[in-house]
Amino acid sequence: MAGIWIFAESREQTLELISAGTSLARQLDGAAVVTFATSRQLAEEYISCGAGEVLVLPPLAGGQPLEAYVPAIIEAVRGGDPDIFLISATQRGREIAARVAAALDTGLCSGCTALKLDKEKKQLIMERMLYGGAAVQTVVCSGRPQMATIPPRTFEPAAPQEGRQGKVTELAGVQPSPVKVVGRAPKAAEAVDITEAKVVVCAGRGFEKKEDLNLAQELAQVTGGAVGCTRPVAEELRWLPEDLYIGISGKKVKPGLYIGLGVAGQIQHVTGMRDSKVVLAVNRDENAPIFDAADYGIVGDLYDVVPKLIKELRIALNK
Ligand SMILES: Cc1cc2nc3c(=O)[nH]c(=O)nc-3n(C[C@H](O)[C@H](O)[C@H](O)COP(=O)(O)OP(=O)(O)OC[C@H]3O[C@@H](n4cnc5c(N)ncnc54)[C@H](O)[C@@H]3O)c2cc1C
Repeated sequence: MAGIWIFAESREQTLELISAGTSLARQLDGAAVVTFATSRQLAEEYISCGAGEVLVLPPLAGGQPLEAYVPAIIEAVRGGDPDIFLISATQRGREIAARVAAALDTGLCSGCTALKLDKEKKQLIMERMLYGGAAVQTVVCSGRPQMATIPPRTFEPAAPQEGRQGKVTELAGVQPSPVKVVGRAPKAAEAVDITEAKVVVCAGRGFEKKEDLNLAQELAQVTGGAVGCTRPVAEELRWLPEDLYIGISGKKVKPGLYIGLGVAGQIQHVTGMRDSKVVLAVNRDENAPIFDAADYGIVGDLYDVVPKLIKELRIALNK
């Protein structure tokens, strides 16, 4: 079977990896893209979006964790002998990838943000960031399959195409895992999910006190966005929940518009927002590194600039 294989926790992440996989497959003279799915309905969707074959995993019995699929995945991979196996770098995806790579005695490059190909050698050239995003490491894998975990939202999701056909194969039952999930409770919803927001207003340490964050909230409300922050605002000052900080060790955001207010723009922060479509920064220091990452910059005191920005936006947006 060979080709490029994909496993991800969710539909959205699977579609992102299908997008990466089909791009690699084109360079490998149309190699097969094989995806795992957890239902026949998803299988049909993955085929319409570019998968050539979908392996449908059986439903897990109640209380079984996702990791219970590991033996079935290993068996399928041994049988199919893929050249490349991409797994979404979610918490459980990373764990599954590590277990599969260990069982297959192959290499795994975790947290890849770019994939290239040496066509002749069928060698995957993987890139990932190091030292808080200050350096890029290039990794190749001498074993097969060449395995990588890819952070969510690294690639755009694949879109459906008319008239695509593919093969659906149902995999046999899954052996029960010795690990049982005894309960699931949603994390207390302290904050909105900034990774989904179209506009992110990011508060940095340029704010003098917690109450002043109302300015960021107001700007977010006018622009229909959500408030995020830098790490010190969440971890040191504790003005906002840790769910809201952006950067290498926080959330990675990719909004249409990112507005940084009093944000220095250190590499550890920029790593989490550099893929935003448009970046606007307000900082009173004209040499602040955030301006290197910005499309638009306003050098000024945020306490002067932001109220004016809100006023003008209210007029322009009729709000
Ligand atoms: C291993 C490691 C991981 C890290 N991970 C992250 C991470 O994931 N995310 C993250 O954010 N950071 C992270 N950091 C911290 C990071 O290096 C920076 O220290 C942090 O991003 C700085 O936050 P800041 O820009 O809010 O604050 P500061 O560095 O204090 O910058 C404040 C900025 O506001 C400007 N300013 C001050 N007053 C005003 C005003 N009135 N009007 C306009 N501008 C004003 C200043 O000129 C300055 O540029 C990490 C650090 C390490 C070592």
